[in-house]
Amino acid sequence: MPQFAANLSWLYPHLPFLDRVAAAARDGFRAVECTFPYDRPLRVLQDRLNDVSMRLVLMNAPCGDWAAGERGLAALPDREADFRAALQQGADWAHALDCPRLHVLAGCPAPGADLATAWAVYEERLRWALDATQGSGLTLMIEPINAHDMPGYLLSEQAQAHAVVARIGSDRLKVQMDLYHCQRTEGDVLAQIQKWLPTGQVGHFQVAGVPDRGEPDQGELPALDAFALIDEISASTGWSGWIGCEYRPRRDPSQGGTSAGLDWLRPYQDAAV
Ligand SMILES: O=C(O)C(=O)CO
Repeated sequence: MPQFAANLSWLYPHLPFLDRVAAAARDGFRAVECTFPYDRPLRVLQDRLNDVSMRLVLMNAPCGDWAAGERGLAALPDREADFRAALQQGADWAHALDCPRLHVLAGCPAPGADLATAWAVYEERLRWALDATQGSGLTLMIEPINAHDMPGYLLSEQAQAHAVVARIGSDRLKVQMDLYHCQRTEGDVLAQIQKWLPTGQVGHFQVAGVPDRGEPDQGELPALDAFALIDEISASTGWSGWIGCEYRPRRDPSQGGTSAGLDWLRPYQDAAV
């Protein structure tokens, strides 16, 4: 049965970030993920997770200056020291929070930048990051992101990410397959799952409806079929990762907010009990 994690950076937007852990627990989630927790007190986040026995299954390493448009540093040639510091901070937080997966964002090369250089730098930095986290048990994740939401982001196609993972050849480097980004960029998401999940290179899924990035049960993404396919392939391959709910709830608090939009999740939760 697919296992779902609530993305605390997207769900429960009307609540303060730290209060979203308990809200996810009340909705029956046993795992969460988040993007950038770094401006909250680490100890408080640890306590909030522990209070409700919640697992943190994925987080992002710092990605540079978000407000200035940065979306990761790994492929930016002139940001080596900043990349290393960001990776180290992410790894330290992941360790403290017992989080097994750290997403390392590639970044958006400057307009006109030499993309061959960006790809080479990206792979070199990922190799460095794997060495730097050797022995930590941490799996590093790379995620193709669609160009509508993140124009100029280096990595947009599943095949590109899988080629990087195959070339580097570490079982601690995996693809974060966001079905929303995949459907928006490449379409035919069921065929994409069928193609890539059996490779053993997918470490995590995320989901949202297409194209509005709302609850996954509405829109053009065949989410329920995708979950069934992930379940079927997991049964034959032993894959046992998580599907992160990284979407923008359509209902505001007066309409029940995030919780009221979780009807699609109930059958999976009931089956897991
Ligand atoms: O935008 C996304 O989909 C991400 O997961 C970035 O962290």
